[in-house]
Amino acid sequence: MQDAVMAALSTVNDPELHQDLVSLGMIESVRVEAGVAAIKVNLTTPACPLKGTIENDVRRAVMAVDGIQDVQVTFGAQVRTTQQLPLPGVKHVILVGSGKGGVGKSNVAVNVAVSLALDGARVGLLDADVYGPSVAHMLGQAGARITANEQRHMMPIEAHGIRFISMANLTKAGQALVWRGPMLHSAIGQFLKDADWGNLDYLIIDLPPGTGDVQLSITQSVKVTGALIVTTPQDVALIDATRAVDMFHKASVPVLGVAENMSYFVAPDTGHTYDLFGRGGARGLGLDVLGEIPLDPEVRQDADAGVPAVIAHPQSVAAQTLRELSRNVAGRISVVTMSDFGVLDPLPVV
Ligand SMILES: Nc1ncnc2c1ncn2[C@@H]1O[C@H](COP(=O)(O)OP(=O)(O)OP(=O)(O)O)[C@@H](O)[C@H]1O
Repeated sequence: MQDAVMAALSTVNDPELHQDLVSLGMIESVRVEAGVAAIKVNLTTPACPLKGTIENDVRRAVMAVDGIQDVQVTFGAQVRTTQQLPLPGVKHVILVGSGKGGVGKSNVAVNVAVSLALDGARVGLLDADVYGPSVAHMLGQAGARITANEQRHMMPIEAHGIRFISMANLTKAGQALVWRGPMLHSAIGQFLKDADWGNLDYLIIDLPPGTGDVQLSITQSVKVTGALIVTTPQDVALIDATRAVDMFHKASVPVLGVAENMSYFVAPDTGHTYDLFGRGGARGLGLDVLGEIPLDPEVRQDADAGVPAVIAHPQSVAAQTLRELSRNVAGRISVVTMSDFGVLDPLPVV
């Protein structure tokens, strides 16, 4: 019976990876007792965007096996990576970039990071927006100071389930940073390599807007799995976003997709929807749109209060969209990893 169940499972494809669960090594265990099949599926990320679809497909395929009366599906997750990690203990580096400033890139980076952690991933966030670091403030840690451990490695600060490092926690509040390119290069190198990030599934890097020195430094000093582009939908933002996409192509960084921020606004008093900047404009970039986040005053208030929207107002449409966006990003990371480096060995059937 176990063999028949495995045969049925080998007809179920992962909807994003387009290969069957058995050859993808995603079936961790199969047990059949008294007509009940207990199946444990090992997802490629705890933030899997299509968990529900996989569960339904597994249930349907296994219920069709002769003698099976019930199916119990449970999930585990192991973020897959290559043999060679980008940094010791770090499975994936993800960049969040934009062409234009002020489009909400840092806010998206913070909420995506916290959201992945809420789904059970181990997440770090590096605020590489050294000239305008806002991550510390958005995580309610503007006053915290970075310390060093006994090995003199920088210790990231913990907040809302993630670890982060920001220049804001090294400089005095309100102090401007006046550095030349080489100094920036060495600071970014230290944030990446001399910090004790520990074991992370995802290290998210919030880049400064534009296509300058910092972006170049990072893409040259660490292997990046993929980049998320954040833009608002109006033309002036899209023109700059196109430049950012071009920069990532030139640096051989796969672009995972685009987040359209401040996509639309729903008036709280009338419920009327306003397309302030032209909802859907980001589709013109020719990339996959991984989320359309509304402009929501609560998102801004939450950022200023230091509690990301996905925690402060988890039921709001904006927060739900940010959760969905983070899962789409995690799904894309799995796709890039599995398609670049082939399929892992199947896990043994218990
Ligand atoms: N969807 C949204 N709804 C309401 N406010 C938002 C939304 N997204 C971002 N904001 C707010 O807009 C402002 C700019 O956002 P943020 O600092 O994230 O932009 P940015 O692109 O990182 O800017 P820069 O790169 O220039 O530092 C912040 O006050 C932020 O809280």
